[in-house]
Amino acid sequence: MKHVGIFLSNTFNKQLFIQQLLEKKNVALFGISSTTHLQLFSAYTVQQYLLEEDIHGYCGIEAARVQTLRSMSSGEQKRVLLQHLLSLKPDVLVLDNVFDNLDIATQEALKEQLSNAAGNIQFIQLAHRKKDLLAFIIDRLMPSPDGGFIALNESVIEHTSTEEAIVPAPLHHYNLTGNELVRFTDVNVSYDGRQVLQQINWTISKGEFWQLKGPNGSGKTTLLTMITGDNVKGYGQQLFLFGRKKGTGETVWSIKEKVGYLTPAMTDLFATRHTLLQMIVSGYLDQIGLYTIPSDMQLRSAYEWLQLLQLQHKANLPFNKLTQGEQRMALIARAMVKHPPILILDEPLMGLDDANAAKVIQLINKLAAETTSAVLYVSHQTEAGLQVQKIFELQKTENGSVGRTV
Ligand SMILES: Nc1ncnc2c1ncn2[C@@H]1O[C@H](COP(=O)(O)OP(=O)(O)OP(=O)(O)O)[C@@H](O)[C@H]1O
Repeated sequence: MKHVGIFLSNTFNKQLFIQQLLEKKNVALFGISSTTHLQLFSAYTVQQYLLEEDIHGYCGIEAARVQTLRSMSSGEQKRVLLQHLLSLKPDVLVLDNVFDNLDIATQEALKEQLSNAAGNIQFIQLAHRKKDLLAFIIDRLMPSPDGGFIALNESVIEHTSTEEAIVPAPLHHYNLTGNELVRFTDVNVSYDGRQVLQQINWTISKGEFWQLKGPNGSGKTTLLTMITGDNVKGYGQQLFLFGRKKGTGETVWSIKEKVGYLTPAMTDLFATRHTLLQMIVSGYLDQIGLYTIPSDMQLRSAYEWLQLLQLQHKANLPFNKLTQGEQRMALIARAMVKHPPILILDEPLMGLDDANAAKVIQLINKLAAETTSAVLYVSHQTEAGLQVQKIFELQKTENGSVGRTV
């Protein structure tokens, strides 16, 4: 079997390459012919199956007969899809960022599963992080300047630094008494009679730098939606947000204005004609695009944020023309412009290559150290360079996940 691992930077046009693979164009290098049965495993494939389920009620994956794909956590969705694709026994399975979103235990189980299938199925693995390349794949490539592929050079990582730049000052201050921002006291959550979270006790105070960790399906997203005011399961419980018990007359808006939020899925919301500068300014106005005229002060401040990101020369480019790494940094800045009491970064490194991940880590460390915002970094992955102070870890039990501070 000629397995191939390809390390791609975020500047590479992966969509086009995948399309060519699926259409079996320019694929002789990989030993693929017009009769090859080829399947793709990617975030896009998950979306296709979800769409199928939404339209027809069933997506063809056996596990989704028991629980709908839509109600599974993102990690669970990927796991059952991969299982399903392996069961189809294709000649070639293209794996696009297979380990994004998967916890360590699941990653290990998948590696074993893939390694067991490696005698029967040829894998073409596309990865943005070198550490994700499967050990049993010996042939490792990277794109060459002439449009082909060459052997992977293991040592290249380009790097620019935001260390010297200054974080722009806040334009207004929040009037919050006390030190506590969020407090869960013995909080329980069940879905359809199945307990997901059990007696959660967790306090986030001003200026702290937390990581929220836990295996797939352990309830991280559920906890986040309780902090952002989006989950009705918070009512009637000992959940305190910004000094006020949930369900005592607060508005969702009064919670949301205090939370800066980034999830990689937000990138799609900005696939419009808005420029990078307009996109950053929209963070002041809590809009997805820019439909209100910003003040001069807001514009000046947004420009200072671009200087911090070293993207001032791209201020007037459409947001969707930026590289994935630049888009991610801009989304973090947009979530941060108001210096919210809490900045939530949900899997902020997802899909980024090594060089861009290093830049984003540096930016997050800087924001955590040099602003009064509490930063909540959400991921199962431990990132060596990230200077988190405290970790809240969810562990699954039969009666829902329990949490502890590590
Ligand atoms: N609306 C819902 N209906 C039924 N079950 C749900 C619903 N929302 C979440 N769940 C279940 O609750 C559990 C926790 O899900 P959640 O998305 O909070 O986990 P997670 O830790 O964020 O997972 P991942 O890392 O895979 O994204 C999962 O088992 C999921 O299937």
